[in-house]
Amino acid sequence: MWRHAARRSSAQIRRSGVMSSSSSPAAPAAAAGAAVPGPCIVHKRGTDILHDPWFNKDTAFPMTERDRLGLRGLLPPRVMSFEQQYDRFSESTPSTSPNFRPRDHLISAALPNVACDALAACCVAVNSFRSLEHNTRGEPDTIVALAKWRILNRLHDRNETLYYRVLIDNIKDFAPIIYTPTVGLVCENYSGLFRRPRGMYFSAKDKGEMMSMIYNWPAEKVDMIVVTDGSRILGLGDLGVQGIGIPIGKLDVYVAAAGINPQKVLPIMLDVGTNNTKLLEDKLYLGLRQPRLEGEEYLSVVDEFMEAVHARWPKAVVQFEDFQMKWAFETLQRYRNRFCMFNDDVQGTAGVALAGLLGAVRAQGRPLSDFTKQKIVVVGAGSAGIGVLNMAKQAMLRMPGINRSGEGHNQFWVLDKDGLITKSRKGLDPAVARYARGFGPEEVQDLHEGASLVEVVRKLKPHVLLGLSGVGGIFNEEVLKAMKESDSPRPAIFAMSNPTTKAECTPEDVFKYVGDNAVFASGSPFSNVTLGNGRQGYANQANNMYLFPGIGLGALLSGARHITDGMLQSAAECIRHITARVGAAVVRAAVDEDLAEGRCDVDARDLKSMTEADTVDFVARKMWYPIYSPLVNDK
Ligand SMILES: NC(=O)c1ccc[n+]([C@@H]2O[C@H](COP(=O)([O-])OP(=O)(O)OC[C@H]3O[C@@H](n4cnc5c(N)ncnc54)[C@H](O)[C@@H]3O)[C@@H](O)[C@H]2O)c1
Ligand SMILES: O=C(O)C[C@H](O)C(=O)O
Ligand SMILES: [Mg+2]
Repeated sequence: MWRHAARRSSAQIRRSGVMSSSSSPAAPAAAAGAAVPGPCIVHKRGTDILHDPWFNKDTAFPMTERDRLGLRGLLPPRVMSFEQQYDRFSESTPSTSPNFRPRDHLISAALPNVACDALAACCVAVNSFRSLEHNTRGEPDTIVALAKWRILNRLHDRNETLYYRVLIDNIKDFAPIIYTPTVGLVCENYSGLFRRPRGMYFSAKDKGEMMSMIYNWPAEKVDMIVVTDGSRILGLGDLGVQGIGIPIGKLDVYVAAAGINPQKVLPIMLDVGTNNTKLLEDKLYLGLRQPRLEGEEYLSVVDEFMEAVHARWPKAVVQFEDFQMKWAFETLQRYRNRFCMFNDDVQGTAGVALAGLLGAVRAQGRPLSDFTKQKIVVVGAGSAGIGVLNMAKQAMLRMPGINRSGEGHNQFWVLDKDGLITKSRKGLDPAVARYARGFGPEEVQDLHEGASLVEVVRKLKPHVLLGLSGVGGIFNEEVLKAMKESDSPRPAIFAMSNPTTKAECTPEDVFKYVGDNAVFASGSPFSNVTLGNGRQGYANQANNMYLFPGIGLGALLSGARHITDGMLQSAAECIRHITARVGAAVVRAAVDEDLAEGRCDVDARDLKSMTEADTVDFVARKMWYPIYSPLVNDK
């Protein structure tokens, strides 16, 4: 499902492989719009090329390029093929003895969250994944995962083409490394792991400078930006500047799954301080050592940043990621009609969860219209939980037989850290208050303000239990046994919190306590469970990574002025695990809403005249695929 539906023609690839000479070694080079006349496509020479991860082909530079780009003598003489390099990365035999455990004191000091002994395994000198797996046998999973991340990260820093090919071809194995859950561990340890910069950092100290700073980015064109302020990184809380790992991981998924050209993506950290005292006291911490800005001071930093981005790249799509709830909603309201932006935690998550909720209706063998009769318990009333509720409510209101005003139709029971939310709760955020339960005649379940989760599940017998609480293990044995009594023949349990340690339950516990007929999905990946009767209990993954690449791709290729609920809804409803199709659906929605202005060689009229199949084809053709492009012209 991750492989691209189509690959680009060699002519297209050649065109997009044209580089400007302005990129820095640590950052992908800029892409120029058209072929540069003259003997060489790339303007760099010698070691500047070898140190640029976008141009670098390592040992695969052909002799003509070595001659004409001043590379002769700077590389070993043998010219290897891309395939040989690929095999060398993934397959070569162990070069170290299994007992080889070089201690790297520098790194062990830098990783407060990882036990020292186990740390040595991260530092095993390996030249491939196979040898790493061999050398780290028996080590804890987190240590092996971190070691794999380090190998992949080194390749990312050196040779992006090879990195993305390896990633695309092995996405099932590597997504948990570059993305959730390992990226959480990486963020927790980022200041220690930091070697080379990636992306951009705008801090509270940069006020008044951002408009000029944005021009420090070497690429002429940026299409996709993922930005965080580090205030709510997965379920790990405030990680300050170390949260940059999340935008990097999300954009890797954009390149791998949506075929966005890696030269045109930009991960960004907005460092407005941190309230994490442990980090403030950490001598290695790389961010501003000050408490988070609040109120107008905070907003003025984000405003200036958004203006700067828009001034340089007016067509770029900006994805907000892992902002704490109050800022997630505030910034979404503030910018959604001015810029082409969306909040992935609020809006991307909602689409994936809605797909899961509708899937749970289908699993019961009922028609989709029965969605309106499902009793749904949502645990967690934060940015993700409320985003899911809003989209699920909209979907219910579109179902036949439902009063469009939504009056009197509330199939949701929502809990936060203080238990069941009812109308008697004081000081509720208005976004949450919409879902507070009343005590009118429709409330037959005899529940009360602050009722505990197990009490709610026992009395209500819900069809669905959905967790977005960030509290690991909260769906405990008692809660799951109560779900066994659900009114649904296929009780659905969605443990959507990340990373793995924060999942509300495991699939093992679900199939053990709820039964083999349960439907399970989680935010972080788990393995399927053998049920003992020759059957498998499926551990499905419900993560916004199945949706955000398509949302971004569709918004980008349609040239939409902004991203509407209608576009997000159509993305959610056609989730078929094929990003090209999701992207095409967003393009069509943008056209239908008269918001598509087109881009590059495709204008609004062209988009309008495309059939659905044409649109899928168009999106697929625009997807980047990693192969080495020639760096010099044939003649
Ligand atoms: N699977 C996905 O695609 C996906 C997407 C977005 C967020 N998430 C995960 O969802 C979690 C929450 O994200 P968020 O942005 O909504 O966070 P948030 O901080 O905005 O909200 C957390 C909510 O959980 C509630 N909560 C805390 N302790 C609780 C308890 N003991 N019982 C019941 N509720 C409790 C809080 O009161 C709050 O309402 C995180 O772990 C995040 O990684 C997953
Ligand atoms: O990052 C993820 O894996 C999903 C989601 O955006 C989250 O914040 O947990
Ligand atoms: Mg997120």
